[in-house]
Amino acid sequence: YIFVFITHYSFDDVGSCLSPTTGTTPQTFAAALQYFAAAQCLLPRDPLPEATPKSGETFDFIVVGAGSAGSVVANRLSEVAKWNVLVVEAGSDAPLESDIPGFDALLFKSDYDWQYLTVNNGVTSQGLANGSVSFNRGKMFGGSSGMNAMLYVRGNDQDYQNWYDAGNKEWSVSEVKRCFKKLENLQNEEMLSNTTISEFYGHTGPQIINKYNHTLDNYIENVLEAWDEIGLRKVKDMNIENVNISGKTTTTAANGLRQSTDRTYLISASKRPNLKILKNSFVTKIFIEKNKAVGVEIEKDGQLLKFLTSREVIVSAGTINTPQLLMLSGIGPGKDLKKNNIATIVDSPKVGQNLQDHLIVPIFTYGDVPEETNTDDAMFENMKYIYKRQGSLAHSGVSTGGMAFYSTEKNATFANCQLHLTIVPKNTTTLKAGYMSSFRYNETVAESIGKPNEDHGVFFFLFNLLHPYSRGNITLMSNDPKDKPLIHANYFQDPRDLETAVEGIKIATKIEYFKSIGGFLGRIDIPACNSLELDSKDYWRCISINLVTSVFHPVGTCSMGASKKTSVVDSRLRVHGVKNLRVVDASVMPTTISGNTNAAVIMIGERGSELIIEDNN
Ligand SMILES: Cc1cc2nc3c(=O)[nH]c(=O)nc-3n(C[C@H](O)[C@H](O)[C@H](O)COP(=O)(O)OP(=O)(O)OC[C@H]3O[C@@H](n4cnc5c(N)ncnc54)[C@H](O)[C@@H]3O)c2cc1C
Repeated sequence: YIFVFITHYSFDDVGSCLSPTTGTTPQTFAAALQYFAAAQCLLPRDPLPEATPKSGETFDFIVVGAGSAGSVVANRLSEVAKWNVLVVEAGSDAPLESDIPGFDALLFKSDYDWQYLTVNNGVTSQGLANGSVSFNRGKMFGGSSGMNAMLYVRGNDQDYQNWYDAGNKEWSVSEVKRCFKKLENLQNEEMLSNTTISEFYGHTGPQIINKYNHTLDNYIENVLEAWDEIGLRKVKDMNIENVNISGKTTTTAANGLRQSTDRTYLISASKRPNLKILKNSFVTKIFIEKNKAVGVEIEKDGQLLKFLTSREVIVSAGTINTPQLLMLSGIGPGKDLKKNNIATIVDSPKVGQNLQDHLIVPIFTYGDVPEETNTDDAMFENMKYIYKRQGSLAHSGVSTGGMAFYSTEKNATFANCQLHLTIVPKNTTTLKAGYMSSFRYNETVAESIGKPNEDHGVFFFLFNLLHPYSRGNITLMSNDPKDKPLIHANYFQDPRDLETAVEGIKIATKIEYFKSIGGFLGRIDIPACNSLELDSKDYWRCISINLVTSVFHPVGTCSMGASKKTSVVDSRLRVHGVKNLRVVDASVMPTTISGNTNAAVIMIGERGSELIIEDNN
C-alpha cells in the first residue's frame, strides 16, 4: 500500500469561521461537501443473490470456486437454460477496496486473501521474514481477479503452440485467439480509433478491458523512452507485439473501476433462475463413486452439507486449492495420500507437481523526482477519485502498468524476461512498512530501500523471469481441509534460471534515464551481498537468491496432457481416471505463459466451458 495516502487534514492556514457572510459562501461549500459525501455512495454494487438449496439437492453442474475461471464457467453453463448450475465460493462478495484499483495491495493479508506462504527452504528468500514468500490468492467472488494488479496480457502465440505441441489438441493458437476475442470487450477510445489495435481485440465479450487513468504519466513516459533507447522499442499495444518492447499495458480496469470476473461475468448471470450461488461455502471433498464424481461436501456456517450432480463437478479453485481438494478427495500421489491417511481412489502422481511461477527480483533505483506528496495533494487525489475516478486511486498501487518484455537470447521470438514499473514519490512515509508487508522484506532490507527515499523518488523495477525451468510443488499438510497446503516454490532450483535472471537484470540496469534526473541504483542491505561490487553479476546472483519473491502467477499443478503419468487432466480438462470431473483454472496450464496470467485464465474459462457444453450435448 505504497501509494495509499490516508492522511488527516491539518488546517494550518484557515480563518476562524467568524467572518460576516451573506450566507452564499457557506451554502456553496456545504453543497459541495454534500455532493462529495454522496458521490462515494455511487461506488457500491448490490451483493450477489444467495440461494438456499437444501442439503442433498441435485444439480446438472457444480462449479467449485468463483474466481477468474469459475465465474466464466458459471456464466457460460447457465446460459443453457435447461441446466441447473450451482456455484460454490469459499469467500464472500468482494469489498469496496477491490473495486477501487489503488487499494489492491490493501487486500493482501486481509480476510479476502487466503494468505498462503511458501515453506522456508533455508537457501532462497532469506532476506524475507522467516524466509517464506507470500502467495496471495483472492478469497472472494472474482477470486484473484478481485485483488490483482489488473494488467491484461495475452501472452505469446508460442506459449499456446507449446501446449498444442505437447498433445493438447483443443488448444491450437487459432482456438486460443478466438477465445480471447470472445471474452474481450475493448472500451478504450484511443485504442478503438486505431484500426490495427481495434481489429486485434474482441468487442462484444463480457470482460471489459481499457487502460488505467494514470497519474504519473510523465515519469512513466520517461522510463519508456529510456527503455526504447536500450532496444526495448516503445509500442502502442503490448499484446500485438510482445518481445523486446515496452509500453503501457491494457487493463481489466475501466473508468477507474476494477473489472474483476464477478463484475464482468457473474453479476449478469446471477439474475438467471437456473444459476444458484452459495457464499462462504468451503468445499471440503468431492464424492467419488465407482470412479465417477457424484457430488461435493461443503462446510458452511459450521455445518456440513452435501450436493449432488447429475452431470459434472468442475473444480476452479485455483493453482493451490485445486490440487489440495483433489488430494483430499483421494486423487493424487498414492504415497502422499497414504501418509495423510487418505484412501487412494486414483493414484495420480502429478497432482500438485509442476508448479511454475514468475519470480521477482527487485531492482531499486532512485531519482530527483517525483516530489513528496503533501497532505493537500493527497487529499486532492482522493477527491479526484470520488469526483471523476481519476488520481492515484484509479490505478494499481503495485504497478503503474508501464512494462517491458524482452529476451536475453539474440533474435528471440518470445520474451523470457519482464519488467514491471512502480514509481513512489519522495519521502513516502508508508514505504518501508509497505514493502515489509507486501513483499515480507525484513527490517534491514526495508530500511536500506527506504532510506534513500527520504530525499529521492523511487523507480522500482520488478524483474520477472517468464519461463523458469525450476518446478515447485503443493503437498498436503494433513487430511484436515482447513490446514493450509505446503507450498515449495523451488525458485532457482535449476541453475539456468539464476543465470537468465542475472543476464536479464543486467539488461535492465543499463538504463540511462536515471542519470538525467540525478539517479542512481540503490544497494540493498543483505550481509552476504554487501562485499560484492554493486551491479556486478555476482551482486545480482546474491540479491536474486536472497530476495526472490512471487509476482503471484503460480500455475501448472493440475496440468493437462496425455496420461496420468505426465499430467492430471486431458486436453478436454477431464481428470484422468475419474468420470464427470474437470478442472478449469490456472492449474491446468502445462507450461506458463509470457506474461501476467489472468487473461489466459479467463480464456481457459471460456474454452473449458465450450468443451463441457460440447461433451454434454
Ligand atoms: C496479488 C495478485 C496480483 C496479480 N496481478 C495480476 C495482474 O496484474 N495481471 C494478471 O494477468 N494476473 C495477475 N495475477 C494473477 C491472476 O489474477 C491469477 O492467475 C488468476 O486470477 C487465477 O485464476 P483462477 O481462476 O485460477 O484462481 P482464482 O481467481 O484465485 O479463483 C479461485 C477461487 O476459488 C475459491 N476457492 C478455493 N478453494 C475453494 C474451496 N475449497 N471451496 C470453494 N471455493 C474455493 C477461491 O476463494 C477463489 O475465489 C495476480 C494475482 C494476485 C494474487
